[in-house]
Amino acid sequence: MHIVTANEMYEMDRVAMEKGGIDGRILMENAGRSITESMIPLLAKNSRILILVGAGNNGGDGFVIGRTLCNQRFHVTVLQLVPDEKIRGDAAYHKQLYINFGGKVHVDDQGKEIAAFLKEATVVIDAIFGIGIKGKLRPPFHQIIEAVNQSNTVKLSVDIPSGIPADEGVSFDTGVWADYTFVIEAPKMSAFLQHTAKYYGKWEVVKIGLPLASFDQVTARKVWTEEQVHFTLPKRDDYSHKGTHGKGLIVGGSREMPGSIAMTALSSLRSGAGLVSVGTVNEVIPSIVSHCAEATFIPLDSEKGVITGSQCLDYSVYNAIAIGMGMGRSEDTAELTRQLIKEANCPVIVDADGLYHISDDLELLKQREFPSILTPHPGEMSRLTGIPVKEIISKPFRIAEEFSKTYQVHLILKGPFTIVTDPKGKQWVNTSGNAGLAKGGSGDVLSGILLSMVMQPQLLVEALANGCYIHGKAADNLIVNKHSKQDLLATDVIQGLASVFRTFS
Ligand SMILES: NC(=O)C1=CN([C@@H]2O[C@H](COP(=O)(O)OP(=O)(O)OC[C@H]3O[C@@H](n4cnc5c(N)ncnc54)[C@H](O)[C@@H]3O)[C@@H](O)[C@H]2O)[C@@H](O)CC1
Ligand SMILES: Nc1ncnc2c1ncn2[C@@H]1O[C@H](COP(=O)(O)OP(=O)(O)O)[C@@H](O)[C@H]1O
Ligand SMILES: [K+]
Repeated sequence: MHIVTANEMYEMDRVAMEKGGIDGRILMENAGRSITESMIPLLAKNSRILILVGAGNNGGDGFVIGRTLCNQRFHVTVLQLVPDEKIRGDAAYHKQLYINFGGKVHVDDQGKEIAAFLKEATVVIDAIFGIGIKGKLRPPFHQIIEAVNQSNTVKLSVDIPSGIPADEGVSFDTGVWADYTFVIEAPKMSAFLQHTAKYYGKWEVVKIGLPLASFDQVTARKVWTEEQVHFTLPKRDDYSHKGTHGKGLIVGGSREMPGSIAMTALSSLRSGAGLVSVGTVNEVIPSIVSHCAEATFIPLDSEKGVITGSQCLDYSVYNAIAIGMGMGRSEDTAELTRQLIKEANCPVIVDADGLYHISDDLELLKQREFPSILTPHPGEMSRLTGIPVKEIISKPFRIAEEFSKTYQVHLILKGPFTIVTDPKGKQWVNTSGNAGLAKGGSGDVLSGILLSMVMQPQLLVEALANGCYIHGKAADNLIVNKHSKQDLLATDVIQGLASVFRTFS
């Protein structure tokens, strides 16, 4: 499933119309009819449906929905929120069809009657603005949207909740808090931004007949779906041996933070790694063994419970390495991180304190011949880039793309919608996971899963996207009947991996 910006969506419409020869009025008909079909299960025969129509093509979709619902004997009122002369082109054509079929249009371009109409309605179909909204809301739209939000109605938005921009990095006044959004052809970026996604309510994609093959030319951004996990996650070969599934090294841990590296080791083993070695300070090894008897250990030189400077480690025997979890932020651990990044001739995952250390030495990443995988949350991304957290949250796609291309890394920008970006800037968004993961330790578990995934026979980006999916899905399964978002712990997520792997094996 592709994710589009407004311009990419307009480009798709252009391709469909100019190259495909399909008329815009047909696309609007398809949009309105498909949306109506998807909406009908949410409507009752006695629903009092108010369709709010704005000036653009989103309003045009509203007229098609109005005609289609009237034709099926639903009780529909259309309230046009702009003067007649503003309804033009394809929207005007469909307004006329709606009228020809016996529909009535009420005009309220001052927002004076909206309250009275809302009072009579049980369902609002929001066709005020689509992806064409620009700048601050002109009066009286702020007040109209607020009135809709305060009304005691079910709110169904067409394509996008009105007022919400399609793109990242765009500020907005207010938007319709939709219960459901019927997204036309492809979800817009704002459905995956934490400050705008909540306006969508539940959403689904409706198809209107755009040429699907053209999406790949228009956008390099996709949702990583469960179907793709089914398709790409390697099945375990009946004749495999431990070497087949990779030998991973995990470097990190300290006297004060022995737990994180234990979780990384255990989650890696629970995700299918053949062998896992842990390079850490001697004194924390017994505590890790108590959680994870299957791991082997490389005691590293340490001082006051922290790993000291460069170590004689033979990186060549590993298929992948993860560094940084619970390692601490001393100059010594910084030196070890730099050394490992320079010398390791296999994929390296850098997390937590490892990210802290390399933020001043990012140029090192460009020199690596083997993949570098960085797994920052927005705070860590802010340190890596010098960009404030607020800006990272507001436009994560662009910032992740620029960073990955500049430093030639695979970036996993974590959050409610984790974005995996490859060095060419292609992106995949993971939508599994829930706020039960918003706890210390969740990232350590993810690193372990990723370490294991990277060593299995699948493309690197697939391994990373699958790892993010599995991590989130384990948490989702766990809150269905065993845990809640409140009590879920990172160690529970490791236990929950079984439920996910069993589904896919
Ligand atoms: N071929 C197409 O282009 C299709 C488009 N479709 C629909 O068309 C929508 C996009 O249509 P448009 O490009 O006309 O955009 P909109 O429907 O979002 O309308 C934009 C109009 O809203 C008004 N407006 C914009 N910003 C405003 C502000 N800040 N305050 C007050 N008024 C403002 C302006 O009059 C502007 O022309 C999509 O979201 C989708 O619903 C569908 O009909 C399918 C086919
Ligand atoms: N609200 C949320 N919804 C879904 N996933 C979340 C949410 N909050 C956190 N996560 C996931 O949990 C993990 C947290 O990682 P991180 O912040 O590095 O944790 P820590 O460093 O404490 O182990 C990431 O994979 C992130 O995507
Ligand atoms: K809308």
